Amino acid sequence: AKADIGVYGLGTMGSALALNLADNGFRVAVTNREVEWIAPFLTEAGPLAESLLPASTLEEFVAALNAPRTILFMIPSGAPMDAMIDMVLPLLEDGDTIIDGGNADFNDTRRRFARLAGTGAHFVGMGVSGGEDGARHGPSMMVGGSDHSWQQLKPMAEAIAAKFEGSPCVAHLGPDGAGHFVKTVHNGIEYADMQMIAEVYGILRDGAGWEAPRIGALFEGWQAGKLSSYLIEVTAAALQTTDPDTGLPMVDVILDQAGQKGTGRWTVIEALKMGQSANAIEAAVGARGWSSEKAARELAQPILSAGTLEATVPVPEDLEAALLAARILAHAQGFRLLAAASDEFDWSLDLARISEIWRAGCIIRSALLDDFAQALRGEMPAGHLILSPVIAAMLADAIPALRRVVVAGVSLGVPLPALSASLAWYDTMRHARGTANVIQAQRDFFGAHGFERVDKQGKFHANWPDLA
Ligand SMILES: O=C(O)[C@H](O)[C@@H](O)[C@H](O)[C@H](O)COP(=O)(O)O
Repeated sequence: AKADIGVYGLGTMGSALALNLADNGFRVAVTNREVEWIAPFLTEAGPLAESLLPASTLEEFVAALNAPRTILFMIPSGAPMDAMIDMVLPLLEDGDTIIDGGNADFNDTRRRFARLAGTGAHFVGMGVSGGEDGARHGPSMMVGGSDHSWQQLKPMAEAIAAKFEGSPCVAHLGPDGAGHFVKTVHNGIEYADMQMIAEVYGILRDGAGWEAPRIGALFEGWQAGKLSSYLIEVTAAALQTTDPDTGLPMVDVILDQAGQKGTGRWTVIEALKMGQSANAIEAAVGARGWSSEKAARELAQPILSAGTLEATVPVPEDLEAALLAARILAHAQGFRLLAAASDEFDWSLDLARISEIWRAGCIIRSALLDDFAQALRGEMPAGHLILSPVIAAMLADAIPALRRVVVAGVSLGVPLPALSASLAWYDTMRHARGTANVIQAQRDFFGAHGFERVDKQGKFHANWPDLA
């Protein structure tokens, strides 16, 4: 019998998804650029190998599939995907669908979707979140493509997806790049969340002198509360892990230089293009950049005076509430971006549905996402999640703690770029009368850029004094 779906690319995510599909009763054709990867993969598959149809050429791979064909590519994003489309397109027939399941730039996905439009074949951009374990046992998936492709893909995607109270964490979110854009913003929020957790760790390590295992135990305790989430869970476990070589806490032997593959950066770039600022996410991307300057920081430490002030380290309850407030604000910025992009690209994104499919399987899965889903279906003044009654009330409870933590961090000289950025956004939104009037005055003063007045319609210039 032919295969229900093909998986091209047997790297970490591709091989895990292929096994997940086979586990759910689908026949899966598999192939890889380096064909020598196929045999070890089949061995590793054990009894599931019965549902796997190995192919050593692209032609053989395509021919092994039931029509209309569904082909999932799990390959590096960018040029390799364009090269792959060039090779596979001539082998496809009307109604066939090719899916890019990598972390692609949604601009590329929109271009590829348009390229295949009218060829009879369909292109899908699908964001897959959850890492290797998620891919193997239930990821969260964000699909962008045609209704035709979704109908073809839906039964398989829903079967392998993570489930939240029985509901599959996968949805068809819109056409062309909608799926990959939503995944990119997911990653932007992931960056902010990871950074904020690291900042709380920094306050306890550098402010209170706590050892990693003690901080890990505290975080583990937070799993019982509103911060319950995958990222708190993995951080608590990581902080309590010992390095077998040295006997030291594992995190104490890890170099403090964070890598990044681009999705966080893309989130920030797209936000700025749309005149938005997701500053909590920007701060997280920026902090990864700063972390790469290890040598400069080592030089700077003895040179730059601390200039710290008297302050007490916040109590654990305040740190928990502060992280909750900042997490809400970072997510709210992410949903703001999704709403802006939905308008910009005419995607009609269902923000509540997005929050729902992020409740399980993905890296940012947390107890809060169910609250957000309900709030996003309810009253949301100005389309702002933070103004929905439930979320505004949660913030009202937690913001004082965030203030105390930011004040303490600033006083103690502990860097809190993401926690403080989120608070700055909150305070900016709270001011009906902001300070951009002075920006407008400066712009008009030095560049005659003009301004609007609070009391009359139209564009105006002022007769600024001559400084000469
Ligand atoms: O949702 C996920 O499963 C992860 O986000 C996944 O996509 C990957 O781990 C990121 O690409 C890491 O991104 P950085 O390497 O940029 O941290």
